[in-house]
Amino acid sequence: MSMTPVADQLARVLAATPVLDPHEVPLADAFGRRVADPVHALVPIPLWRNSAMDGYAVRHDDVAHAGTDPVTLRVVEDLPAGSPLDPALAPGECARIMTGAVLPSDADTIVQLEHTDRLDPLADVTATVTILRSPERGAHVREIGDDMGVGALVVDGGTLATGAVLSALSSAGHGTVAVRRAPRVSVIATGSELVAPGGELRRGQIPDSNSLLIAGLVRRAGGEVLAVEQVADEPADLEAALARAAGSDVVILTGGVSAGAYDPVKQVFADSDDVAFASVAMQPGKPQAFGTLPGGALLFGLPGNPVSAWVSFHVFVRPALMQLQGAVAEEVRVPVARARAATDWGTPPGRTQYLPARLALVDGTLTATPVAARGSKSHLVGSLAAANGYAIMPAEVDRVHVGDVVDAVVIGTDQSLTAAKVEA
Ligand SMILES: Nc1nc2c(c(=O)[nH]1)N[C@H]1C(S)=C(S)[C@@H](COP(=O)(O)OP(=O)(O)OC[C@H]3O[C@@H](n4cnc5c(N)ncnc54)[C@H](O)[C@@H]3O)O[C@H]1N2
Ligand code: MOO
Repeated sequence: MSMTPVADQLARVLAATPVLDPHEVPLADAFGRRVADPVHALVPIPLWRNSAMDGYAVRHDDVAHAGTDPVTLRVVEDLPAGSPLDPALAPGECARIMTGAVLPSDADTIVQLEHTDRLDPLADVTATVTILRSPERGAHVREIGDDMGVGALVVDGGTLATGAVLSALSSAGHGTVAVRRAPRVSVIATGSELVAPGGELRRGQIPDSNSLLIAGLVRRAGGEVLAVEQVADEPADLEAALARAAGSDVVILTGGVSAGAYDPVKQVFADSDDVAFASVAMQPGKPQAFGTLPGGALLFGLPGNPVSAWVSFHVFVRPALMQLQGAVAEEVRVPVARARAATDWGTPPGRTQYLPARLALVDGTLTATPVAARGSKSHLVGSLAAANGYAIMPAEVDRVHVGDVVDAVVIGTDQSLTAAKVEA
């Protein structure tokens, strides 16, 4: 049987993956969601012509020579931030003003209080102030729309609503925003050998690690984990678990997709027109099932080997979760970086290798070290904890040598890697 190229399998997944409908939520409830559509400013930023300093709002003509010839002005008003007042200023008059307060229409310049004889910021306003330095005309004045005018694009559709994004939207006059909800995901680990973590293990049994693995990866990708279940290698048990997963946008199975006599995923979906099994030209992660369930949920059947499940999640499931959320294209298909191999390693013949790796900056260059000392094997789950990315080796390469430049994908936002040199 010929193997399916990774790109073809991913294209199949993304072609079947919709974008979830948007809904309007208060900004405070939008954190972590994707903004559905481009959002434009309803008001300018800044909204008012306001002061950048605590000090005095003056007419520049009055203070143009204050540096050599200090000038005393009458203080006719006191303007804290939020004050609605617009006092008229005649020549020789000024207003005390705090940072953020709107400038009087007659003022064009701010003198910070350090450049006056009224140095005590907590003192009551006085009848006069002496200006000791001559500021430039317009000093410390924040003009309306300095940052953005009405109608300017604040954020594009697909943007992740971070604190900075929500603060920009609020400043641009919005109280709500249309976002796409978190995809609802059910995780079902198949395998009669599985025991809940920490449970007693008789001969042949192993702790279920995939449930935690996949649930954690789903959450990190912005998904909401509805349920996590372990089921034995019994088709009827899997059918029942699938029925309980109704209402999910995505159902992720692990195990039971290869050639084994007891592989329940194979058995349940053998005659399905909506779920297809593929042998993908990758290592690990060769056996894959993908399709849709009767309710419309996407179904991923990932191989049970933990490293295979981890790789399969990053290569196929994460892009789908990103697309459901309406993420921008670069987040659906993550950018590939270039890294230098920090050591030699072997790669399998005929399949693209996805090697869990520790990516690090060494003298400004991104380097990749396999996390498993024994090389790439799909059961090496312990060392997976150290991976912050993976290296991708084309099928035709059979050995990587220290110093070779390889493709690498950084997982998440590892701040320690952001200064990487671009490799040739
Ligand atoms: N005759 C063949 N055998 C296998 C083939 C093949 O082509 N022909 N492919 C191999 C490859 S490649 C992979 S990958 C695995 C995939 O197997 P399954 O998806 O059917 O997974 P299982 O057989 O159920 O389990 C594989 C392995 O992973 C362990 N496992 C399963 N679930 C969990 C879990 N929740 N937590 C921790 N560990 C888990 C399981 O005990 C097995 O060791 O098939 C190869 N075989
Ligand atoms: O394709 Mo499997 O995932 O190599 O072990």
